[in-house]
Amino acid sequence: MSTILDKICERKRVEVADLKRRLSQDPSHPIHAILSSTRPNPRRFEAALRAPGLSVISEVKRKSPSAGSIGAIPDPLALGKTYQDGGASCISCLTDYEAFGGTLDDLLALREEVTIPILRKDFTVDLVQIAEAIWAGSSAVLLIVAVLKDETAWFIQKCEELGIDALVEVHDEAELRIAVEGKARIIGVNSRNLKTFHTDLAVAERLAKHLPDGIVKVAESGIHHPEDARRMYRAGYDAVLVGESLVKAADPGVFIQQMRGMLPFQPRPPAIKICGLTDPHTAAHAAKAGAHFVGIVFAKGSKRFVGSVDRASEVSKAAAAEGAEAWGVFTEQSADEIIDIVNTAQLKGVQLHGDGCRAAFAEIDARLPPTVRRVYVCSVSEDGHVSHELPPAVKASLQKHRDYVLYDGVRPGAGTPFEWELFHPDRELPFFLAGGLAPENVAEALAQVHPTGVDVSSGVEETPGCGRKDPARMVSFIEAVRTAKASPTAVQAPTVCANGLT
Ligand SMILES: O=C(O)c1ccccc1N[C@@H]1O[C@H](COP(=O)(O)O)[C@@H](O)[C@H]1O
Repeated sequence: MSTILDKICERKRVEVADLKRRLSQDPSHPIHAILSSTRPNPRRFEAALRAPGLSVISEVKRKSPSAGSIGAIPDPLALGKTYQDGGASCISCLTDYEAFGGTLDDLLALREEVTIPILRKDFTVDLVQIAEAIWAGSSAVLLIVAVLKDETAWFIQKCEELGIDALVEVHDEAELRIAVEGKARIIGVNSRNLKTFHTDLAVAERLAKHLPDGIVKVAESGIHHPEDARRMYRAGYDAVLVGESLVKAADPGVFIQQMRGMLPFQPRPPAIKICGLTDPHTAAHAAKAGAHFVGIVFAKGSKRFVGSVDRASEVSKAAAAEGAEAWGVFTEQSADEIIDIVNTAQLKGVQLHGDGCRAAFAEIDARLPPTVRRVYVCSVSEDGHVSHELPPAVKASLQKHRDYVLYDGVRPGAGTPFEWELFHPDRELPFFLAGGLAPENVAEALAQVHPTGVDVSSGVEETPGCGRKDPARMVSFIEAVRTAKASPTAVQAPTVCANGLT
């Protein structure tokens, strides 16, 4: 039975025959000269992907067989410029009309003003398409091993001779071998199976281990959230190729920078914070188990007081090494002290408890680096009544893609829950629920409150309030959150899809 890929390739061969017929009637067309000469490859596409950090190939795509309609894109150049200004390394331009709604005119329009390298994304089945891509101004073409099979090496060689980069796409180990043996310099692992359209980032993770050093590694498909892009970076990829999510993003620039790790983003809900970590080993354990955030307490009277800024730096470093962010939990420190601690200990967030810190919010906010999360604590009495509400000026300053409100009991760190049923949080901002959470009750809390994140301290200690975290309870808590039933009314964490948020 023929697959969608087979059908697309059959159609491509018809389109190619038509192109060749048109070219035969136009002997002075520059494509003839391109085909009959060789030129050095400037390797602009490859160089852009080799830049330090994660590169982003941003795609201009109107529709796809798997996603259906994605976006009208009336002005592909405007979108291309938005990508470029937002920090994209390269642009991928679909030129297949039937299945993806793209045309060569899109590429020609992009070439007018976009200066970053452009990939012509199409189903290459013939050399003439590569020559056409060069003529249209692209720096790279896509070669899909599932399409070209044993001819892949020949096409790679031809790209070398014609002077254009080739992104050689694979989906499994056998295709990867063909690409490597064919001397591909840039390999894209497509996490989407082009025959079934099933997408799984685990494919890219698995194949990353077999990608030889020196080859540029690109992860393609299935990047819906900055978290996915960071996952690919951790797996060893130099670049991600992102289409649908970027076309749909209200602010593609924010999304690109979040994927590149230049702007903070919020994890998929429910986010997990474990608070009161005082040693690097336990912080690393919490992060490895899946905590997104760890809290370092700077309240001198607390059993979880970290003791010194040096110690806080060690905890923060250990958490970061395992992919978690460390926040400072402050009660009465001045803005000067907080800024100093944040910079020294490389903290990624400040959690402002206590009247002194909350009153200084405006000054702290003005002086903190823009990448540091502001977490404003609202207190809730045992009957679920919000006793310290979010001041309107604070609400106006908090940024949805970066900051949180945190609802906690009136005695922070006491391990006492409040009445969740009677509690009415402000749902316009992403918020954490804290206060007496534990592995045993967190699923219930999630079901009743639907927070963006949960925060625990006493509930994962050897005995509540002792100040020493129990590694097994931390793991149980994270498991309980992950396996809690998703509720249709749950507050969605702002993702990056509408002004960087939804
Ligand atoms: O944990 C503390 O000692 C502490 C001290 C000062 C401010 C905040 C503190 N902890 C916060 O308490 C909640 C959760 O605590 P629990 O699970 O109810 O024990 C959390 O927000 C911590 O940040």
